Amino acid sequence: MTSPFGTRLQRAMQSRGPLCAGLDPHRSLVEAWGLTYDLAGLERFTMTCVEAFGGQVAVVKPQSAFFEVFGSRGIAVLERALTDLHDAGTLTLLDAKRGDIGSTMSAYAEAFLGPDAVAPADALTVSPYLGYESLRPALDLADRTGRGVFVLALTSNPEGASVQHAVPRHGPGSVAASVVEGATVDNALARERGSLGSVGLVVGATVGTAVSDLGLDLVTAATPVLAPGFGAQGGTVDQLRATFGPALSQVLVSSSRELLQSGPDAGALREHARRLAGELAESLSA
Ligand SMILES: O=c1ccn([C@@H]2O[C@H](COP(=O)(O)O)[C@@H](O)[C@H]2O)c(=O)[nH]1
Repeated sequence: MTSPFGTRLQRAMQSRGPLCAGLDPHRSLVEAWGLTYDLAGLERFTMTCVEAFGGQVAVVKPQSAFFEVFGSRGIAVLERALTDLHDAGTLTLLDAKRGDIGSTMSAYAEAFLGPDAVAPADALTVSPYLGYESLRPALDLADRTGRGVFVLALTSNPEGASVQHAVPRHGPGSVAASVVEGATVDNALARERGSLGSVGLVVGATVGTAVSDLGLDLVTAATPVLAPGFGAQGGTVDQLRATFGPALSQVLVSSSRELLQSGPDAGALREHARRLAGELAESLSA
């Protein structure tokens, strides 16, 4: 039986550093790599990333949108990347931000987190903005299959605050605080065992003082924290340190565009990822 996702992630972060390499085949990047923006270019870009990052970094996060652009043949490229990365011993986090009413969420859960998932990632990003409990089918299935989810809490984009910082009339805290509370309850068992849970949270590297302003206790939540927004969106190491404080050891830093600019040479990409993972490990340690 495979270990829970949270345990596998914690091990991977300890041995390879807290870097999540984003696999985002933007048109501008594909063309900057000297490739044509078509299915062949997508495939070449993706397989170069697999070669560069497979077995090297803790996690690779393909952004589903860039594969969906090319329809079913783009999805086939994504599926191959997920399988090859798994075979190379790297965890995968599919960034598809799924969220729907519970009955539909069950189908999303089967598709991405089930034993026969067509896009078999180790973890999936999910959106709780139909209510945290609407995610229950995904939370339960991930638990059964040893997979994980990352729930959007405080996203890295400036528009997120208008929803996530809001304090509902009936609630004691902000919308984001209720998401953290849900993850805290779901990770209780892992916390008792002293490991990270398999229900992660997404908190952007760009959110400034929001974690403390909103009273979010990420340490008690025992959640892995995915921090996108580093690099291209302006997030820095100093900001990560200030934002996450006592929860720094739980933070997995995501970089897509900034890292991918080192292509198209797989060796140069791998070296950039190796260097960045080392710098992050050093500067995020207490
Ligand atoms: O709050 C969020 C959640 C997800 N993302 C995704 O992460 C990458 C960021 O890419 P960069 O090039 O490093 O800016 C991208 O796939 C986003 O969809 C996010 O940015 N913020």
